Amino acid sequence: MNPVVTIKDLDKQYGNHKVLNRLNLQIYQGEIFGILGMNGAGKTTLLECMEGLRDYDSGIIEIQGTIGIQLQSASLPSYIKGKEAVSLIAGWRKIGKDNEILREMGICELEEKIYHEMSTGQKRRLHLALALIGNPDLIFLDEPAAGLDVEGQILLHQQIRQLKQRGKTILLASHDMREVEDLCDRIMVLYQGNVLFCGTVEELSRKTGACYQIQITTAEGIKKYEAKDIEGSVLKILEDCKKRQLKIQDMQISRGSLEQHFMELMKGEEK
Ligand SMILES: Nc1ncnc2c1ncn2[C@@H]1O[C@H](COP(=O)(O)OP(=O)(O)OP(=O)(O)O)[C@@H](O)[C@H]1O
Repeated sequence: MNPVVTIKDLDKQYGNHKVLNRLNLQIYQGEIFGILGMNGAGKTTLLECMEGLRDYDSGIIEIQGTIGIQLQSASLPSYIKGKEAVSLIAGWRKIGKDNEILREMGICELEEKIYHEMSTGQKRRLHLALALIGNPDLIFLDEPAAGLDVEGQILLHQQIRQLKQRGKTILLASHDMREVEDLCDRIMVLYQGNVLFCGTVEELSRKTGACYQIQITTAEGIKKYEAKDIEGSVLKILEDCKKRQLKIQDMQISRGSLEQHFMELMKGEEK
């Protein structure tokens, strides 16, 4: 797999406050990569260093291909129309006009709409459309679904998945664990400027030693078990139910949520 982003020994401090500490990272083409961390962990600083918006003290950041950045809400003039925002960003990026992007994103109705009259969801979708002007290879999204209703989130997540299917690489910083768990192929957890973890959610669950949660529903009610392995534990539960002549109506096995694994990882650090 080709790395689209390679970061070596990245250091950044504000005054005496070290925010990124010899950070190393590789992000590969076509993956949705999530950056997680508590408030102040250094996520925005890292994103801005990668986007070229912030200087860093030492280290190397190599990016292959073109990038698209989702702007923050406050960054557009309040009386700009959707189509004017597209022309503005297309102009900055020196690619002429990109009249198609609002149609492709299914938001033609925003062409004539004034920015400050748009709903939060419409603004978010406009920002995603603006990030896609010029067909970039790597797309930076910072809290993309913040403030969206359920329908808006589902739509946005579908669009993010479609971008992945088109071979785009997506870098997403979010506090929404469900969003990160649903969308991301790999995640990185930042803690005080250090990479505490980098890998899949499954790998994180193994690192934190999470147990499987097995939930059985019978006519008697719901019973929950915790188990280190699936096969042996499920067999035992089935035998037990058979002995007690209980008919199983439903069985669910999970290894806990990303939120649980994240909190477990943080607990380990704060001890
Ligand atoms: N321009 C700045 N000058 C001085 N300190 C800064 C500056 N920007 C950020 N910081 C500090 O650097 C640390 C990391 O900030 P950063 O915004 O990168 O964290 P974050 O993980 O994105 O946080 P959040 O989840 O709250 O957005 C924080 O302690 C913050 O106060």
